[in-house]
Amino acid sequence: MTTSTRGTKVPAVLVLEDGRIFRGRAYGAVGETFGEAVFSTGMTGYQETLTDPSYHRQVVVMTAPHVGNTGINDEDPESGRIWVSGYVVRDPARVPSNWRSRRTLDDELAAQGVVGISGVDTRALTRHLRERGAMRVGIFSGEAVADDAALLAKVQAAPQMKGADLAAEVATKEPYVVPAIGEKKFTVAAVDLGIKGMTPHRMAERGIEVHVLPATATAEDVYAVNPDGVFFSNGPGDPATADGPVSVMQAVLARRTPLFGICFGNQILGRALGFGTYKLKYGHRGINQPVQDRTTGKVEVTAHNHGFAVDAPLDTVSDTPYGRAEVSHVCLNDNVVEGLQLLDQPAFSVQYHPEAAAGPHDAAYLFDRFVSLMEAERA
Ligand SMILES: NC(=O)CC[C@H](N)C(=O)O
Repeated sequence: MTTSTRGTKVPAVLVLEDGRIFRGRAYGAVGETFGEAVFSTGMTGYQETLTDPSYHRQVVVMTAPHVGNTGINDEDPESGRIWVSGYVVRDPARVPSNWRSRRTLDDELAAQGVVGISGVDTRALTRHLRERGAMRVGIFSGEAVADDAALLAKVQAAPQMKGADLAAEVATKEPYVVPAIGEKKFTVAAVDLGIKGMTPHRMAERGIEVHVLPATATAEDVYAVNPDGVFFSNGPGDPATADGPVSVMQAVLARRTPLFGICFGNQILGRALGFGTYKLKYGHRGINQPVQDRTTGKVEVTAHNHGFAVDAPLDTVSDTPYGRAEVSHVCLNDNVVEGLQLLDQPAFSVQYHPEAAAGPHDAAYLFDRFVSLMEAERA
């Protein structure tokens, strides 16, 4: 039996690894938790955020001041559970209101054992993270509260995000198939590094039968499903650790099979081509990030969740072992690489989320681009 902290006054404290402290009230489960403190600027879509496996080991600070207004429904989750390791809000909804709502966000966090804190000045916290960069954090409530120095020592002993190899912790252990909706046109092998439910769905809507494979899938596993195309998903952790998926992708590139990657998948394509990856100061998280598709010049408003990025030259075509490659998409806020494409074979990827269930849907055309690559290959 879980209890809601809604309306109660259990004190909670948020401790950043640089010693900055915010005090508030327990929200969701009471206890302690650790992770990397990051902020998300989405005004809506908190269910999709909470259940995105890429948020594993991250404590998400919501910049929207009122969270929980539409409660929790059974349709919007991106996976079978909440993955954020902690949740920080300013004012939780006192009474959720939506025709689909089944329970409160507070109760859902508590039921899933996710420790959160409310009543925090999330503007001040976000400005701090923008100044100093994403960093480790702990949230403590109930019996976990101790003197500040002891809590800080615990935060400083928690694992870092840099160097974290997390995909296998969140990905499916067993392969499964998402059937095409309507007539089946293509088969895609999707390497699950933390895939969101909407991604195979967006493919299924386009007549693709998606074979979702575990993060540890080998090139033989990928080709065993006789794919028309191969997909590498989003996922948590530092792409510098993803040597296994990088070598599987290199095998796919060597066979020139149509290839598409999203987010972690983009970072893996970057590495497969010989580019580096690096940790951003505070990352991109939210559903209002402007990206330019340099192949068309069009600007799209997009959903992001990434703390790392590919280090590739923006204005020159690069020679790689798999032919020429270029940066296809760039973030207009900070010129971070948001997409890569090969010029001599059918492979591309984006750093952001065309599947974005909470919207915006400007980037949905990328799934059509993947379909066109598979059609061209077949013709
Ligand atoms: N959503 C993702 O796939 C994130 C990729 C990677 N873990 C990052 O933080 O950059």
